[in-house]
Amino acid sequence: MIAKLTEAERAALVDLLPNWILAKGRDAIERSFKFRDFSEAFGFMTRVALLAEKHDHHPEWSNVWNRVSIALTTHDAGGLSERDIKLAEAIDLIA
Ligand SMILES: C[C@H](O)[C@H](O)[C@H]1CNC2=NC(N)=NC(=O)C2=N1
Repeated sequence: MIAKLTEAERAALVDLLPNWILAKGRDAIERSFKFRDFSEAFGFMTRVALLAEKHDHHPEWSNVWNRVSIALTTHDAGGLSERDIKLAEAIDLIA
């Protein structure tokens, strides 16, 4: 079982991950991306997929042509955990 984020860790998220927002109605963080076209969007998704495998942590996401929406939450914890922060930081580096 993975520990959920503490209140202090949660409060630090705004500064730690300024590009991500807390989801409404569930314990997750979200970020949306817009690319020039589908090819760029899917190329990004491919890189994120490889990252996710490396982290053994996987996004909930959707793609519509040049847009990609990502939600991160830890199913094994029933909410946000350190794993979501780590993956979000890694995604930010390749975005
Ligand atoms: C067995 C495997 O390590 C687990 O199922 C991993 C895989 N990827 C995961 N991804 C996410 N988002 N949450 C999890 O709890 C999770 N668990």
